[in-house]
Amino acid sequence: MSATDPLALDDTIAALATAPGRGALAVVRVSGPSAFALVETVAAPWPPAPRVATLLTLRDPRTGERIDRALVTCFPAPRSYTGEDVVEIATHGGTAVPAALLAALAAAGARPAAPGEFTRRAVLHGKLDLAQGEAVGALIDARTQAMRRAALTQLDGGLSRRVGALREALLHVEALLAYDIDFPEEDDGPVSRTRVADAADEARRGIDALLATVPAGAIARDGAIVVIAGPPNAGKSSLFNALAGEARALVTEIPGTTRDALEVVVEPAPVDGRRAPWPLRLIDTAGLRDTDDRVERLGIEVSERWLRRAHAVLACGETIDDVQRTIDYVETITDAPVLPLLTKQDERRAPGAERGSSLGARRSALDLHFVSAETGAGLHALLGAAVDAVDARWSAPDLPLVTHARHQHALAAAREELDAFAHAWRDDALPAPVAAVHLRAAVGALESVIGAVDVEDVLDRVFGTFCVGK
Ligand SMILES: Nc1nc2c(c(=O)[nH]1)N(C=O)[C@@H](CNc1ccc(C(=O)N[C@@H](CCC(=O)O)C(=O)O)cc1)CN2
Ligand SMILES: Nc1nc2c(ncn2[C@@H]2O[C@H](COP(=O)(O)OP(=O)(O)OP(=O)(O)O)[C@@H](O)[C@H]2O)c(=O)[nH]1
Ligand SMILES: [Mg+2]
Repeated sequence: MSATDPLALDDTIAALATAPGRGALAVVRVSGPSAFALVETVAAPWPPAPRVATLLTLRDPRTGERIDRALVTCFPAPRSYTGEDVVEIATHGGTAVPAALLAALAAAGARPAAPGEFTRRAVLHGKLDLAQGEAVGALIDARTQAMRRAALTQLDGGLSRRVGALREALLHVEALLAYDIDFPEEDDGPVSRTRVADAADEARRGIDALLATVPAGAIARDGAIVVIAGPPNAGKSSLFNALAGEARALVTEIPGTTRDALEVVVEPAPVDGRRAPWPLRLIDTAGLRDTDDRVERLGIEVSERWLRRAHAVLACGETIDDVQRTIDYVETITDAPVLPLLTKQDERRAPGAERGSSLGARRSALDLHFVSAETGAGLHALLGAAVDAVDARWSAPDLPLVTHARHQHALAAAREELDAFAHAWRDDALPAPVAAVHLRAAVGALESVIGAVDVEDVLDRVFGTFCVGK
């Protein structure tokens, strides 16, 4: 790394590790080759025992003025978060104390750390792989308990192990292929064409399984998108307001009131003491109907866009036929679970047919919910059913969730390369060395997830497994 590199590893970096502002404590972290020498100019008596929090006096070395009394912990390399010498200084909180300390450290030669630079160093020193490094950020950003769990699994190496195993499998296929390229005439030798194809196929299924967790990952990260759909005037906005517990959306008796989509985040109340690990993102949308009104038409297009992203749909209507029409329409747009519900099921409504026994078989076939925005009837059960429907459709219990777009794109790229490989290999469409290029690209895509870039691995395998004696 050159001396002009803004993130040079031979610099010693310092930064506030806790959120800025008023608080009981502030932790300043220092990492790098001169961490101990630098802090020694500020903290006394020096040195404290390694890995023992020790109460020291901090002074500005330029003036000798006392800054604070603080708990200082030294972590000699390599047993530290970054793998370098690290010092953590826990001062009194607020703004003035840590600012004075950081100024003193800067005067002593510490460079202010760039965002994420401590974790970046942890990756560069092999303490974490790339996906684990990203998990640290995701854990800090987690707003839902499901996201906390997903990030922690990723930090523990859950995703990395899966991707690493898939990479290993592909390296094995590469080795088989290398043998085939070297000895193409041995068609029925140790490497049959189907063996290579099957091994590649299995890896492809593994990648598909990970990609299938993307919706669950999105739900963990942002909550489940639950779209309220139905004809104009069905009571969608009233339902939205009732579920939100506040009058967020305009409600009128005029059909076509809602145009833009509105969103509110709802934490469903626990069912049987069980709390949903993610919130619901309720989306109120324009009523669905054929219309010549340009603005209303735009609103319906917005509805359709949300339906495409939906994790579940509340299909509303005042009559069974309306509900059925809504379901039929929604199902042309999304395969997300659809919860049918009859709205306005309260006393103030003129007694209609829909609650009567004439509903018959169709009602039970639909598994209808009966709700009233006016009285709140059925709302609690509806939210519980929405949580269950999302969970049943999207949960991926035994796999680490793919929550980063970067990982999704890399996995999708690997998937495409494997498709291209399978095509070239199975159909004999292209010579083996060309097929091998796709395989290499698939390996590269997987490596970009975890940051593994060791060509030695392939070489070891090619020559280790086959021992071709060249
Ligand atoms: N005070 C403090 N709390 C913290 C952190 C920190 O850096 N400092 N962490 C920062 O994110 C998290 C904990 N993660 C950490 C991970 C590794 C090491 C570490 O020192 N690893 C060494 C030694 C391991 C050992 O002795 O068992 C190593 O890996 O060699 C420290 C914290 C959350 N809490
Ligand atoms: N009695 C009763 N009336 C309701 C209920 N929900 C909605 N309404 C009435 O039905 C009319 C339409 O309600 P909205 O919530 O605006 O209907 P919407 O589906 O959002 O309509 P658009 O935005 O036009 O698509 C209003 O006059 C509401 O007061 C309910 O639960 N009970
Ligand atoms: Mg509305």
